[in-house]
Amino acid sequence: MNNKPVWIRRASQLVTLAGGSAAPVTGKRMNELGIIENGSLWIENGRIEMVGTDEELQAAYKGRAHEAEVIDASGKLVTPGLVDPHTHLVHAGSRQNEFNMRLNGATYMEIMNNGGGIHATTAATRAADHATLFAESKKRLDQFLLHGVTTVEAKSGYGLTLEDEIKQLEVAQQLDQAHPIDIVSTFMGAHAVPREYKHDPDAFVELVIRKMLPEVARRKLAEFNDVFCERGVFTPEQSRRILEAGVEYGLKAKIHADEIEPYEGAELAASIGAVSADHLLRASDKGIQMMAEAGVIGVLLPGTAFFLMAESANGRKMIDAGMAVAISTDCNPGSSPTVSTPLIMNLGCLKMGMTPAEVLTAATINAAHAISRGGQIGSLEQGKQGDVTIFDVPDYMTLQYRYGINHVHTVVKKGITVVKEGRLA
Ligand SMILES: N=CN[C@@H](CCC(=O)O)C(=O)O
Ligand SMILES: [Zn+2]
Repeated sequence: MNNKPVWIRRASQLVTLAGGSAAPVTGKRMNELGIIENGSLWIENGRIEMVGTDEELQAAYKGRAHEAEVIDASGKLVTPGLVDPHTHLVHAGSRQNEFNMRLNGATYMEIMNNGGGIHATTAATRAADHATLFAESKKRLDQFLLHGVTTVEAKSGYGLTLEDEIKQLEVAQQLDQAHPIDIVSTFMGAHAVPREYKHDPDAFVELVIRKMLPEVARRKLAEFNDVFCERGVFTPEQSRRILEAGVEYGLKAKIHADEIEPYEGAELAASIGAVSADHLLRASDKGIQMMAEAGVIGVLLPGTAFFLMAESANGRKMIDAGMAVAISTDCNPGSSPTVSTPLIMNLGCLKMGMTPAEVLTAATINAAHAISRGGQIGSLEQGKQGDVTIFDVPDYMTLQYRYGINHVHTVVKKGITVVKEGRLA
């Protein structure tokens, strides 16, 4: 455990994202990054103590330089640690066979309706014990860290029995304790109607509401409750019931909305005041407007559209309509088996019409708000957690321009250097 202060010096650009801690950043403000040139940052006891130019910090810490671990960021870009607000991190197995099927013309929903897709991963996850799930998910977390990500949301939803949902959430909790990355847990018992309830989906909805939600809440295993609102999965009416029941138990609402077909998911999110609605590839104009007015964050997942060979959500239109937008990998074994948040930012620019500044805002401060952590992480400001990513590029535009490359050089988590020169420390 390194208790030394960390002093990051001489960054060619230090992107603070300051000023967005109280509420998500919207509209033109998504382009305001609060950049400091020749920037410098002092972290002590896990928190950011001072941010400014190198001259300012030199004057302030002149007598204490010898105490600190000094990181020379000259020629480099310094940003808040990236935040991933939508993942299905904890699961077992892999679905490369389905990728091949989709390349040969099968659709995502056809595969799922034939017992593959989420059902295949559910079978693998049910069969796995805690240790196996922990080991497989830890590998993904290590890779997230190597891509500059310091906080990850993780959903259950591949158990679909009380026992197996709890198992996933327990593993997420164990990973949160064992790994430098912080994990924020979401219960997603309503990820699919399991095969054994195929002929009585309402009975499964009752099970989620009456047995799973109370137990998850009692054991404080999750902070959010999510549902896959999609034709052939859960209807808007079922989704509303599940999300409202979650709120009764103190679990904040999230929703997988309008991913494959328009299904009034964005409208539902706005009407119940969800924290976020995610996917939104097929969200209606009315739904977008309603979300903007209700302050629901749109978590966009351009890697999923890319991997499913579908048209991306219209991030440009959503930002212009005043919606707060965050972005995420959607890391999962079926529709987005990636851990590269930087690649997702690249796709945000290339496929959703977002600017390099907007995608950085979406992957930091707005992503933090999407998991109710806007006051603690997502920007480099005095008092915030010492989570920092250093990229080996001179500025934030180059990070998007040189796409598909992992430019991460250093990651500091709560004031401890956890990635050095692109390797786990
Ligand atoms: N769309 C629903 N759930 C996941 C995919 C899960 C899976 O295919 O295993 C998603 O967000 O893309
Ligand atoms: Zn998802």
